[in-house]
Amino acid sequence: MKIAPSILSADFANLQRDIKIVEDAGAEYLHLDVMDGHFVPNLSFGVPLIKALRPNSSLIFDCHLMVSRPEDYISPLAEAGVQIIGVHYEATPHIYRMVQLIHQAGCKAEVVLNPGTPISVLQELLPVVDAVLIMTVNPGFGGQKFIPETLDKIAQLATLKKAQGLTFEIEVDGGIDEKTSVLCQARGATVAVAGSFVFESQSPAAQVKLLHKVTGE
Ligand SMILES: O=C(CO)[C@@H](O)[C@H](O)COP(=O)(O)O
Repeated sequence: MKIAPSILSADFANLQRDIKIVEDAGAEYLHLDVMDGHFVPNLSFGVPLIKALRPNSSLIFDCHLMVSRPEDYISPLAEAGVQIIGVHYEATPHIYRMVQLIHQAGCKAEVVLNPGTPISVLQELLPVVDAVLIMTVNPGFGGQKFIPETLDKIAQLATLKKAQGLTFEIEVDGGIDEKTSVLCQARGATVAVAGSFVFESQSPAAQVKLLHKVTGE
């Protein structure tokens, strides 16, 4: 699997150092959780911080928007150098338009589903998205326990992807460790986001390498 460390659990006083550690360890993406304190009951960071981090890393910047007005963030994030923008299905009545706006801004479009939202809502979107992010915890906080019922959703999505001959990434996010990553990969997930498992450890580099090892890359 591709590994996407989430800086939500990194040391905010030493972000540049922590990012370099996971980059040198072979991570493919850097996962950036933007929260507005409205769509989710937590605040994290916004575009200025992402813009400041961009020149110091070659990682693919993968931004997960947990905000109520995603349309306000798309152009600024693209201008800040983000390559993948994820918008929650639950955050907007205009998810198809969000995908179009993300593509118009020159980025890859990812649709994100909360644990309680069924895969069926993606039917019309699958041919146009570059990635689907299945939340394996409720969005808003790091360090939560993986919800095992989400495994069936990953398998359902992978079945649709195969049946339709599509190539979008299936990303999983929340409670990912050396065991849950393998369970998700077995159902068809291709990208693993990991926050506390990576950064709240003695060696974030070793944790990235372990996730790669157990998921066969
Ligand atoms: O989107 C989120 C939380 O809403 C995540 O990206 C977290 O940052 C994952 O944290 P862990 O569950 O891996 O600690």
